[in-house]
Amino acid sequence: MSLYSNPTQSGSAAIPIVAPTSEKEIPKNVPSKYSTQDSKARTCRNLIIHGYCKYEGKGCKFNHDLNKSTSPPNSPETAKSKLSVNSPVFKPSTILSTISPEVVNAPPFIPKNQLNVVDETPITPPSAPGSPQKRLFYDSGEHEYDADISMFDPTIGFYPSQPLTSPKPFLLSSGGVKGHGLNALANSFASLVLNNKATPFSALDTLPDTTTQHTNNTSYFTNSHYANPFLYQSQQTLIPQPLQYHLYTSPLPHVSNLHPHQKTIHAFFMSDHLREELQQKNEVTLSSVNAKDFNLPEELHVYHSLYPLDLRQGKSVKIFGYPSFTYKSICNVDGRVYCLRRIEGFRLTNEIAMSTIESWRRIRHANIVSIREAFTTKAFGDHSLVFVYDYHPLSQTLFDKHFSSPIQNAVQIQGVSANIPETVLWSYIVQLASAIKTIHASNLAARMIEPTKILLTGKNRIRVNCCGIMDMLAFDGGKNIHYYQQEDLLHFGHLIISLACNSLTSIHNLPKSIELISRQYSHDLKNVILYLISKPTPDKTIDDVVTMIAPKILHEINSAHHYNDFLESELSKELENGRLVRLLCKFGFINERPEFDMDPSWSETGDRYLIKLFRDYVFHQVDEHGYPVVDMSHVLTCLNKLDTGVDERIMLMSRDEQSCLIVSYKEIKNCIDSAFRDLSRRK
Ligand SMILES: Nc1ncnc2c1ncn2[C@@H]1O[C@H](COP(=O)(O)OP(=O)(O)OP(=O)(O)O)[C@@H](O)[C@H]1O
Repeated sequence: MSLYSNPTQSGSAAIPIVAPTSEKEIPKNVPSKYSTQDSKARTCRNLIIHGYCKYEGKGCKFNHDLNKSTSPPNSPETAKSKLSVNSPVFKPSTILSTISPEVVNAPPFIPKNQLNVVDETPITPPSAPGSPQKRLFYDSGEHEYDADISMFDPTIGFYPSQPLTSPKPFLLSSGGVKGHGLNALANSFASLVLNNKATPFSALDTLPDTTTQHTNNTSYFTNSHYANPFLYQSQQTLIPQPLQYHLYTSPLPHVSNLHPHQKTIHAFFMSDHLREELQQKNEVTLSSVNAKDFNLPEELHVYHSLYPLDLRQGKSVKIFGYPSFTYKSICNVDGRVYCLRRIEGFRLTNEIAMSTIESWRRIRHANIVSIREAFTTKAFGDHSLVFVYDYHPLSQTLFDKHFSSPIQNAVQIQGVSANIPETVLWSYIVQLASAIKTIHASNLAARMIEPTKILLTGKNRIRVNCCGIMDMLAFDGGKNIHYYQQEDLLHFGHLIISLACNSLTSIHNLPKSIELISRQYSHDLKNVILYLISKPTPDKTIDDVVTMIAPKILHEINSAHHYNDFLESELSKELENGRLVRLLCKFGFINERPEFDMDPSWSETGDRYLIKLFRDYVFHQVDEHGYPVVDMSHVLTCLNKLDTGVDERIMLMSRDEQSCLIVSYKEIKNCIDSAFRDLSRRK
């Protein structure tokens, strides 16, 4: 006895198989193919899915008038017409009746936890014929989906609000299978037998979850009307709402083995990661608050739009001896954004102290936050001293980065080692040594080498912050500069120990900390630290440190150059885009200006007609089937050639295809330039 049979009376492209209750009850004259009348009675699925059918009036046999729909898609009548297979040997159980042959071979697609949910679902009797899930598989092969809806775009993802689409491969009787529905069905069952030789059909009673699973799976690919509520529930809990930045980032296309001459679209633009970072920095730079809400002055000297950067409660006076506050603000002289640091309650008694800022202003170093000016103010209702520094958006202090994260706390509590990699430590050492060397060479002292006053402004990129403040707050006319310089070296050493041991308290037990460092890091690193924390002597200088770390400096220079190369190449990509945007703007200005419609000198003949045809050539090409050609590389190639005005000739064709022109890019470029000049001259 064969497990399936070819119903000879059926010439159908796709034969639905639905639970015959018994051999005797097999309907005898059920047409396996919908008659034209049936088709007319059935509402077109394109209408249901998309709200319109592009084949309406062009041969689609289904009903397009919703009001006229005599039997709704799920009505028993409609369902009845689907019960069409004549299979005398097929005795499926009630559960089997809901299983499509494709179900058994369906690829596992569903997340585990969703399967769990499904597993726990009690076996339900088969849903009414024509229920959504069934219709999904048993749909007539006559009914073709639009090509565009059968594509699954992985970049879109599925969110409850989005209509889900239905790809052809999951439909037994989709266009590709049309005419082979029966064979496909038969093959499916054949493979079912092969794969489950020892499994009698009754054993399929134990497969309800497969059935449900599959219906759920395929729900991913069905339209939203037929979506399984289970899926949606778990979708809602599983898939987080997209981040705002998903608008700017896109995954790489699923393409491997590109030919050498092929490029992905990403190759033309700045990397997503860099773009997102810059985007975030811009966003932070432009953020603002209502000054009144934060009890801030509307204007402060030449600065306005104050925005508090330090929202931490409880101001520490440990560093400066006074509470300090940090604000982002905009300067109304140059329109730039600056960082203001206010020292609260400080009354400047010695005017000469202000002159120390001059020496600091002259220092320009990549690892020092530059100071612009300092002034006193009563705008906050007290005597405050304000220092103005360059603003570095999205910066973090070394304290925030390495000593305040929950991971770091957990590490401290559990005593687990989560060391900063040695390369990062060397990078910090080299940058700090470079900053301190410049400061000491200017006969100044940083007096600020501590984790909360070193900013991390990029990946491993640090800058000494708050320079010059202590020189004003504890003004001594530079008498103790050598002492402070020695202190800088000592604090430098302490900072590296804290970072290496992952603990700020490690400097209180130096022998143990050094032992730990010697176990975890190289000998060279330990030697530098030992030198930095050695007893101050007149011979102990930053120059010695620089000599000691010379090989690491070379490495740092190399890394910096590499990164510079990377940034430069990213920049060059956007440079091209800027050039092309200018060209596109010119196009936009010139083409189809309504106000010149009646103006013969601006008519769409001659030069301007050429431009219009070129626009069609670049953007509006269609393939042999009349489908739009959306080829970005064609656009970029054309625009680049146009911009450089190459001699290459192209053939432009009128829209009615009655005339064509052969012109060079150079000629088109001249036309565009002259048209744009004309436009600019017109008043
Ligand atoms: N020049 C700057 N540009 C951009 N952001 C800055 C600048 N200086 C400081 N910040 C930011 O302002 C915030 C507060 O800085 P601050 O120096 O007050 O740190 P803190 O850890 O709060 O120290 P304290 O306890 O002394 O107040 C930090 O998150 C820091 O990233």
